[in-house]
Amino acid sequence: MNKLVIASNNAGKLREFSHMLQPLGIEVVTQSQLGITEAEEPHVTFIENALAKARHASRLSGLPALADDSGICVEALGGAPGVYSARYAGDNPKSDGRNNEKLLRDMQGVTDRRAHYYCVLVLVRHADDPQPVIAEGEWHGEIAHEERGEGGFGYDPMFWLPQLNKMSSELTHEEKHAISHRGQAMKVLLQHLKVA
Ligand SMILES: O=c1nc[nH]c2c1ncn2[C@H]1C[C@H](O)[C@@H](COP(=O)(O)OP(=O)(O)OP(=O)(O)O)O1
Ligand SMILES: [Mg+2]
Repeated sequence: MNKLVIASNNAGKLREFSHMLQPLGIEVVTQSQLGITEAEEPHVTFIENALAKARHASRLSGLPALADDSGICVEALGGAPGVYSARYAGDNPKSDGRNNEKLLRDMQGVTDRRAHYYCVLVLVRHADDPQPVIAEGEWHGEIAHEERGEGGFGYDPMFWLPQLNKMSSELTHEEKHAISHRGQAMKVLLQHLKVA
């Protein structure tokens, strides 16, 4: 497998994937470069949505496809926004800024700030691959009281890492990949594929 399509339209994820995959000599194209539209994400679990995205991109491209379904799960909110992280403040249009504002509002006066990012990666070699490669990662931190930092994407300006005394938006790409939910999942995926 030397070429694959990334089944995502999220610019932040695409940047992280190109950083992670380019050094391995795997040629990647994005689904939008191939004119493939976004798949529906109707499911209540990350894994089902990731499989749907990977199958969709693989079916329409004829290439192996890698999908990522991820989100932030806040303990005090019973795991919300979770699977619905991308559309927490509505999906017309999806907006990281409005999602972050809503999360800050919903966390007003809440003292238990614990949260974790979750990521599942699914790689299908073809659309009906009966043995998709699946890898997960989790990254624990806290929801900050205000936004800060310019790096990363999504909820990173409010994901506080007490051990590092930093927001995830204040990490370099390399620092984030070494510990993030996506970085951990990618490490496991590559072990399965025996390319790293
Ligand atoms: O490292 C991260 N740093 C910050 N935020 C993150 C991260 N990882 C996931 N997230 C947030 C972004 C989005 O609100 C949701 C993913 O939603 P998710 O449906 O998987 O992605 P998406 O709709 O943005 O793009 P796509 O489905 O085309 O891959 O979790
Ligand atoms: Mg999505």
